[in-house]
Amino acid sequence: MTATLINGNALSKIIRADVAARAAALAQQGCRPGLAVLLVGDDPASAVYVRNKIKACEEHGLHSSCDRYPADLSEAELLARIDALNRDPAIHGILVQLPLPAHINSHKVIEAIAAAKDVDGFHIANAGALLTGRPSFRPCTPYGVMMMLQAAKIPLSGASAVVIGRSNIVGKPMALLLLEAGATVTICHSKTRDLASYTRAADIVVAAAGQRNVLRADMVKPGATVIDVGMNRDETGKLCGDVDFESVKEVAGHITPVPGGVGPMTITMLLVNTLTAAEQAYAQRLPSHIA
Ligand SMILES: Nc1nc2c(c(=O)[nH]1)N[C@@H](CN(C=O)c1ccc(C(=O)N[C@@H](CCC(=O)O)C(=O)O)cc1)CN2
Repeated sequence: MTATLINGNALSKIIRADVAARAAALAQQGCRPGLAVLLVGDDPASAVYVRNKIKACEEHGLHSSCDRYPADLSEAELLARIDALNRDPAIHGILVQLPLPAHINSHKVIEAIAAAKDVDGFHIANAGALLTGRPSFRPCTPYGVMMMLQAAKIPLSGASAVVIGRSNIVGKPMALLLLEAGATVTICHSKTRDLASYTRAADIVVAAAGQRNVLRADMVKPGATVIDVGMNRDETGKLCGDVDFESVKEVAGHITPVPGGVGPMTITMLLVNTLTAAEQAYAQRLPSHIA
């Protein structure tokens, strides 16, 4: 039996329609949600993601700005720009596209963003809020995964979940969100011995290792839910995830594709977080509510 596909494009469409309606309602009150995106360097994949983020803002009634900088931009210049955006009342969300060039300290840059405008959910205050069970801005990719699991009605409470990957932007927050939903969570990573012994026992596997074919059919429990966060290229240059999709779909109960799975949901949840930031600023009548 072939697994049921969890379609990120279709779910995004539904959520984005709601974002557009909420953004229009807020704009009627004189507050247009605004996102500032900062891109440093010339990584082609980052350029595509940033372009898609700006396009998504335009299509759903959010104001956006995009600063593109050369790879040799100094850390001080980037910090100065963030400082200006923190004080810009038309900007409710600030996003620095990752990865940054090696000479820039990404932790320092993320901590420089005002926590109330950190729509990526990477700031230490937002990461700490998630850790202590009081999430504010949830990181967009894991947040998107949670929405996909919810939409597909996958039971989470009491489920056994394995997250492959321990990055700050996906693996760790993903594990915390699953834990918050009542799953029993194991984080596996490059040093894990006998990965298959963990994945074979899991009801849900989230693959976020950044490595092709990290999950194959013989590593999956029949009927399990498999979420692919990977974004890789095969030898022909075709986009593929971390999961051997063709074989795993014959074993899993539900599966996400690449492309068209988690990727579009990452951008959708960025819109949701930006809108939420604007609504909160407006409700609190912080200076940033001014359109
Ligand atoms: N500041 C951030 N940087 C990065 C993040 C992030 O959430 N915040 N995540 C990733 C990249 N990413 C968002 O920036 C991202 C990756 C993939 C997609 C996407 O829509 N993928 C499409 C395929 C796109 C293509 O053709 O190449 C899909 O899966 O269908 C969106 C966002 C690292 N950096």
